[in-house]
Amino acid sequence: MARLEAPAKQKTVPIIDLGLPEEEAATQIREACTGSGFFYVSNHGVSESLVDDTFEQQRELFHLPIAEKMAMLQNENNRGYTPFQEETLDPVHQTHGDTKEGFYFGREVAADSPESKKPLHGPNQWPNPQLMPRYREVTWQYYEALYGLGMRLLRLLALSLGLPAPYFAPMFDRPMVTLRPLHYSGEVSDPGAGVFGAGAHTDYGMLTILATDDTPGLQIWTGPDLTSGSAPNSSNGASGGGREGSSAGDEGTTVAAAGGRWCDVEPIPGTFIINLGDMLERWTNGRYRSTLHRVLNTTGRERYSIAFFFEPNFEAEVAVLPVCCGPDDPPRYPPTTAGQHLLDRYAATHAGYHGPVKQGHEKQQHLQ
Ligand SMILES: O=C(O)CCC(=O)C(=O)O
Ligand SMILES: [Fe+2]
Repeated sequence: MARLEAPAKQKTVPIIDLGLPEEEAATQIREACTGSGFFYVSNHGVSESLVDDTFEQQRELFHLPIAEKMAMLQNENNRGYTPFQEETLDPVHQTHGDTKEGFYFGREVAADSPESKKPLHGPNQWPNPQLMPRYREVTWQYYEALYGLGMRLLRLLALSLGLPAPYFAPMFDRPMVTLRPLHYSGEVSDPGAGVFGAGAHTDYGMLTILATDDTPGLQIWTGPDLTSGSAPNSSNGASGGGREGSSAGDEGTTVAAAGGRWCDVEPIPGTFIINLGDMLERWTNGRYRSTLHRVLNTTGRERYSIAFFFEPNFEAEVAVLPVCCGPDDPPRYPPTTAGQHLLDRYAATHAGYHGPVKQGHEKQQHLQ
């Protein structure tokens, strides 16, 4: 894929060159994290051929017969297949579930290991190797490459907060990493009628590294912070049940009555899209933003993306960082753990996820 320059309209979502010296990249990251909460990274070191190969494998995976996919249905460890409409990210505005299907893969944890007793940990459900001989190898290579990128981003995030570069690393030595290939159907979204590719939501965790194909659809809310329940569901926000117009209005943005805008985040070949989740917002006492975003199908084309959710160890304590609070700005969130935070969020949005039922962990309690 050819590398492109950023179009002028991408200013709210800057492209950060990871070839820059760390301090310089960290300064830009700080601006992005206190601004729109989204940025692209270029020069990230993940080879384009690996990205292309991985997308090809995901396309084949989604084209397996439905019986093969249903045999891998999402399990209690949050690994496996989620069918079309299984997930409703914005129940207030959606009349049916997201027009997408997906798979969850996580860090491979052997079934007989003590770690597999923890919620959200266990072996992956891989497709039948006779049907997809290269799937596991290619996807795992991609997973490892993105893990490396995630660790680099953690260094930059720490620096951007005035912390030592390795600050977060010890909390990511047994991370809860989730690779989530997604496939959006060709159904055109109709926000007025409650039909979305993915309903408006914020991501739950720390950091998301997103790769998309060349079909647009992702939009971010740039305006006053809103919960998904209060975000306008149409492009102009004033029409109520009116049909969505083109989402690619002037400057790639659509105006909403609530004083904000839905802004397109266009695919830029050779980059990843990075965004921050609720856990980092919590950790930074709201200084870094977990931004509301959604996916609209405006083209009638199918779309593929791969989200990589990079979350700390299950037991990692998520308490407001001392550098992000002070006498005039006390912590706004009580401490929690990374695992508990994620369990709470999954249970709220997945019809098919009923939480952990592992022995000793029946009650979604904090674990030590
Ligand atoms: O597919 C996309 O572009 C975004 C997906 C997303 O926001 C998510 O999976 O959390
Ligand atoms: Fe998301």
